[in-house]
Amino acid sequence: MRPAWPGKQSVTKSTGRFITFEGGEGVGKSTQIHRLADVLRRRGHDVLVTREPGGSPGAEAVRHVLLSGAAEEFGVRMEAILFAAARSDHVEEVIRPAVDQGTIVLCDRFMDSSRVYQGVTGNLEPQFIRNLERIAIHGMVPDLTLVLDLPAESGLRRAKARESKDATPDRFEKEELSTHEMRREAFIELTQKEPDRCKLIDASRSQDGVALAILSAVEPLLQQTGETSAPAQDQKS
Ligand SMILES: Nc1ncnc2c1ncn2[C@@H]1O[C@H](COP(=O)(O)OP(=O)(O)OP(=O)(O)O)[C@@H](O)[C@H]1O
Ligand SMILES: Cc1cn([C@H]2C[C@H](O)[C@@H](COP(=O)(O)O)O2)c(=O)[nH]c1=O
Repeated sequence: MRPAWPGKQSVTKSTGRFITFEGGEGVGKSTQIHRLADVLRRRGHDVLVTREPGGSPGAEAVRHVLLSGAAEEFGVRMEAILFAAARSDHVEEVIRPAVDQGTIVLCDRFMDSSRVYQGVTGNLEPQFIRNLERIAIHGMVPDLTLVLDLPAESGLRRAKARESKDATPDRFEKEELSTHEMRREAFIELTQKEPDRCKLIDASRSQDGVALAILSAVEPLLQQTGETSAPAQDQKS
């Protein structure tokens, strides 16, 4: 875990790692998280796969409220606060304890989704988003954030093909293509602003190609603890 404000608070020493996956709808986050988890487990790591909103019993309850659209009528600020409440519970109940025990935590979406969905396309003031983020993550900044990048139209097509015929798009999926494109741009901008933490991954390639790019981005983080790199056969899962 990185310190949220270097120099302003003490750094907790831990052998665990916290890696988040971000990006628009259907870019392949969930597919790639499970592939990376398999590779890391084969190398002997303890790995926990989790997601947001959700990941703890309390946060999963809030997930339903958010994705069903039940909170939409109360406005974007209300939704942002609910995402933050769910995040706080998830961090304190699941993520921090696991990282402290030496686990590699892989999380499908985290604080950057709030910056983009509620901040940029929800038009909430940056200071409001920053304040919520500070309270929710309480210093639990990801060591690495992999931003999977794909034209919004392709991602939505993939997501649609994945779902059953009768499934209806959730609260956020149902929005305009232009909104999804704006989110894509916002994620790209975010990686440019925080290049040490965030790596942009071209998600238009085959699943194997994306998995290899992700592994290359993750390896330096593992090597920081002196761990060995993968044998060649590990790179396909
Ligand atoms: N590189 C790829 N090329 C083509 N199809 C892919 C690729 N990666 C994933 N898919 C397929 O696209 C669909 C969406 O992938 P996935 O569920 O992993 O995306 P996601 O980013 O987690 O989606 P969401 O944001 O909706 O949760 C799945 O059917 C998956 O099999
Ligand atoms: C964490 C988080 C998520 N969202 C949105 C983004 C997606 O549309 C959904 C989650 O669905 P998924 O299929 O599990 O990716 O929630 C958001 O708007 N703000 C957030 O902080």
